[in-house]
Amino acid sequence: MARYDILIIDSYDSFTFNLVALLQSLSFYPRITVISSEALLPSCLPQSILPAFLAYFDAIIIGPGPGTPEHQDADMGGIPRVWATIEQSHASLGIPPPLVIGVCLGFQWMLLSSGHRVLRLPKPRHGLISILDLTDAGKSDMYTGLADKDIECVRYHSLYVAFNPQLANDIIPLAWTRDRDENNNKILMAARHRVRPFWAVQYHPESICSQYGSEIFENIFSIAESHILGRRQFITEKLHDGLADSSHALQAYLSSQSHSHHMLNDRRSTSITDKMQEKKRSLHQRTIQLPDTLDMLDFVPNLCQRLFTSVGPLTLLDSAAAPGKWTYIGSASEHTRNFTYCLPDDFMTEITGKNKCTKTFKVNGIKDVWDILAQTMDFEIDYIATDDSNRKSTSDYIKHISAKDSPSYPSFYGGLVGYVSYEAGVVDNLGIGIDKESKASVPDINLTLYERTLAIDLEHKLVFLHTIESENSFDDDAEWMLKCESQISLLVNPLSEQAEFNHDHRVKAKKNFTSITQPDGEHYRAKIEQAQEYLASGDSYELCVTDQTSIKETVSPGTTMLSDWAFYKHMRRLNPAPYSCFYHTSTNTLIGMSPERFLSWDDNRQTCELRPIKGTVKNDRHTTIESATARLNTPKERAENLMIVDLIRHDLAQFCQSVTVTKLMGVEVYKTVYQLVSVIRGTQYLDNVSGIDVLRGCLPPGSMTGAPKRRSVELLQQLESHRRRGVYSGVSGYWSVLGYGDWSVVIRSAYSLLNNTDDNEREWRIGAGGAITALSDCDEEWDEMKVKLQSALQSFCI
Ligand SMILES: C=C(O[C@@H]1C=C(C(=O)O)C=C[C@H]1O)C(=O)O
Ligand SMILES: NC(=O)CC[C@H](N)C(=O)O
Repeated sequence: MARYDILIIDSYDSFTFNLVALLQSLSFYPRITVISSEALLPSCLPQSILPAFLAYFDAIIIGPGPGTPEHQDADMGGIPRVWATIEQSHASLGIPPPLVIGVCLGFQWMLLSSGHRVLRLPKPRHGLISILDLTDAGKSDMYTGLADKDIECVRYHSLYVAFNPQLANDIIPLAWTRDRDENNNKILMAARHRVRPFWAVQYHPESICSQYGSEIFENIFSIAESHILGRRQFITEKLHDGLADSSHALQAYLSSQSHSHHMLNDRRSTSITDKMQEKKRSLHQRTIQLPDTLDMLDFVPNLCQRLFTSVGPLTLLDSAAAPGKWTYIGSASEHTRNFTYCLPDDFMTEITGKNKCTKTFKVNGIKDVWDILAQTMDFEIDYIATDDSNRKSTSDYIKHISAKDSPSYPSFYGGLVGYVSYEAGVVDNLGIGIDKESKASVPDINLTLYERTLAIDLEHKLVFLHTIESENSFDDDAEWMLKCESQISLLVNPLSEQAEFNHDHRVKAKKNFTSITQPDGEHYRAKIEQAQEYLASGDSYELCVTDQTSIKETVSPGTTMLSDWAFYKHMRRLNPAPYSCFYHTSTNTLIGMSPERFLSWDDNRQTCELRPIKGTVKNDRHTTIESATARLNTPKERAENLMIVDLIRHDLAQFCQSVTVTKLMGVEVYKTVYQLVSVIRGTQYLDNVSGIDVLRGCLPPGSMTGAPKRRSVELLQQLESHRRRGVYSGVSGYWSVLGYGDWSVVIRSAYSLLNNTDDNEREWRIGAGGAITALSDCDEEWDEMKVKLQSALQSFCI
């Protein structure tokens, strides 16, 4: 087959890159361009060049999307215009139409255009699997070679085509659902035009749980091959001159900035990876073996206390429960730089060292903030000096630690640690504005550059001390290492008289919580009902609805660090989580107890991994792993998870050539809940991509939005009255030197707000929520939200 050029029209960021990945796997390696349906509107793509633009492509795929084909501008963007231009070019210039394949919304649009009606299904079907009932025509058409298969297909639709056989018979049904709806009707799942090269499917062949997607596309392209080649010849021979004028304009358009802005292919930011002013620094490492008998769960907080009093403020990323294996501590020095940014400010703030030397940077939006942060990481580690004063070049060290049989090594060696709010992702990545009136109650970006760190291997009971050498820091660093070593030896050596030294008296400060405002049941149920209306109208497939609890605390100025630390230890005991964390800055504190990894990466191997959790069952004394598995193994829970898996595959496919699902819906046990967890892995980064680009590009986390992401986030803003989620639903973690990163989703966590007014009172927030689908039950969802809320709120009853 020839090398085809395919245009994929994306409607509102809707699983499009899963279609791209599927098409790229086809035997004829098509060249693919993705454009958003909005970028096909006349304001972006002038009518004068549209025919030449369309002539450029052999095939056009009208992708899935939220909304209805009847809302032309709001939901379809420039698709009706493309359709009309194809018809006109055919009628007036005789240009044969390109191959057009409609998927879901595209299917509905094409059949609506043929006169069939589009109606609401009695019950939406989102993330649910059906088996296809192929027609005889289908068996010798796009389903050639699949006649004897029970083809499973994933459906994401609220609307359906009420196929009318009485209409002019230009549409040939190729597949129906095997099951019937409440009105005993089969639903049309695939069709083609009798004479034109138009095919369409109501289901999602690109979903991870749909079967034979590539066979079906291969079949369509093979049936349409002679048409495509004939059209190409017609365009080159007969119309070359006719289109020549507009071809120049098209070239100008293709190379223009505004165009590339609208092309989803180009939405990656690369400036962040540009090494602007490469500086060389070295990394110093020392390892300490702990005794076999040491209780690691106690060791970590005890060590933090000792370090805090001997070497100063710190940040803890704590694996307090399986499957976490590493705990990391960032230790602040005179030179440690903390960066904060609050949307929509036009400046960001840097605070350095204990003396809190403050600097501000003028920024024009959040992209500038990321660029400034990227510059702080703009140095190269040229060698690593290990215990025995051995020096290894960084590449040799990475080769060594990446070797299959090498014992485990940490991935955090220093770098940026902190959190990024939900709204930061919404504004930066989805281009959705936030209510300017609502002030940030917590910084939207809060990251600290740590150059002295500890990495604790909980399994092998090893501590790694790391310092990143900077000008003149060497002596101080050596002293810091010695202090850490001596504190560790005091802790692990119970005979030492110093071990008697007890810091607990300093950190037993009791909290004084004065009031709690929790979500209101009626209000929450009303939000679920409204969410289900959005699902029924086809505007979303899943919406992660959330609410916030506010707790007031009376504080004695100057003691918050100690009392927050004591509080963290209390929370950690009640609800140990693999992604626990403790951040304390002069403005606010985050105490995280998240079970959910968002994203980890290894730039050296060009791999990254996301682990969305979706599907929750309470872990109480009546529930066993068997009963929880049975309850999680239902179409409802699996659909919830599947939709997010497909969403994340779409997010990740914009950065990686290969995206695979290495675990689909495994059941994991946590202290208070059982969860359904999937693992999606991306390998072979696209050009200029590094882990931090993947992080930025995949925010906010799909498990906290629902699908498709962009429209769902807009709807959630309305449902949640434009109240900011803040750090809840955002991410916390690190961007490490040596090319690693690991970030969790901020859930089951509490954070204190920026304190502007009263020095004696401050407010804590805990967010909680859950994914709402068409199958959700209001009462069950309300209960599930309370279980999640309780996992953090229980600690406030001290
Ligand atoms: C929204 C929360 O959790 C999210 C929703 C889940 C669900 O709906 O099952 C599970 C994990 C998280 O992705 C929360 O904990 O507040
Ligand atoms: N996946 C889709 O394209 C959905 C189409 C339409 N919004 C529906 O819900 O039916």
